Amino acid sequence: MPTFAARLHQKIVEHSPLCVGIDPSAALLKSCNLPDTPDGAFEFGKRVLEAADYRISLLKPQSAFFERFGSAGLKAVEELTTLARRREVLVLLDGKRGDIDTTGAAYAEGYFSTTTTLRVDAVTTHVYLGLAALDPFLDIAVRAEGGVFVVVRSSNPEGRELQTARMANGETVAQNLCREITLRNRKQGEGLQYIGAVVGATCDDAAATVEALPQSFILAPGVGAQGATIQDVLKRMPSARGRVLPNVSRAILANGGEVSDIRTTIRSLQDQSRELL
Ligand SMILES: O=c1ccn([C@@H]2O[C@H](COP(=O)(O)O)[C@@H](O)[C@H]2O)c(=O)[nH]1
Repeated sequence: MPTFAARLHQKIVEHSPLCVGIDPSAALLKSCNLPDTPDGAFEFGKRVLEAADYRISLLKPQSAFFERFGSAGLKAVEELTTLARRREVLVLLDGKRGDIDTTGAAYAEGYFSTTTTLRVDAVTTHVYLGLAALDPFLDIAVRAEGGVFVVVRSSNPEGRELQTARMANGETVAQNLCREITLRNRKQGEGLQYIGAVVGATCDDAAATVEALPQSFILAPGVGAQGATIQDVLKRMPSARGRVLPNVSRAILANGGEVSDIRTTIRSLQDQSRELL
């Protein structure tokens, strides 16, 4: 199998860099006339995939909106993931995992082992327990040709204070993460590698952050419901052309929740996001 970076690069060129988020909250399902059940959550994801004719570079189901139903919700996200991957759509599960080394490895097996029922292409992680604690997770992901997106600068305003706090060596936490991520990516070779980063489209300090991550894909949430635009991504992350993926979740319903409405919205967002190539 080609590496995650190679697969994602090819999809971006083919379909645009737009990452489509699947966040089936009760409110969102209601606005699509779907039941607030695991089946409703699956049907919503399927509707979005069909509206896009499966022509998207990355699908990002938010695990929390499936997990809220318990085991039936997990089954629903598994079925959605299987459907998407069968149709060659790459899946990034937004689970923001992160724990001590042994537990991190167990999480990674759940997404990247050959026997798991929830095999995905990439997962989001956080590093509050330290990036080094994430290494076993990273090793399992790279061996399986999977990707990992580490939260570096989140799109929510509450994240700023913690992520820009100074460490003993004078670096901010975010700068330290960029350096450590780049060290690990460089070990894999030249060019884009498997450790990506989450940098919010809302962050006014995004330019320097993405410059310090030259070998990472950048997932940029915050477009739409959180107030940023795809033009903001272009303005705030000029050095990330060709490797930044704006994410839109709630706002894919901006024109309504029927298949034809979602199709119109996704096509328009994909057109706009091609400016980022
Ligand atoms: O910094 C972050 C990291 C992740 N997210 C997730 O992305 C989507 C955004 O949803 P919108 O409806 O497009 O606002 C959601 O699943 C978040 O958990 C983020 O927003 N910011």
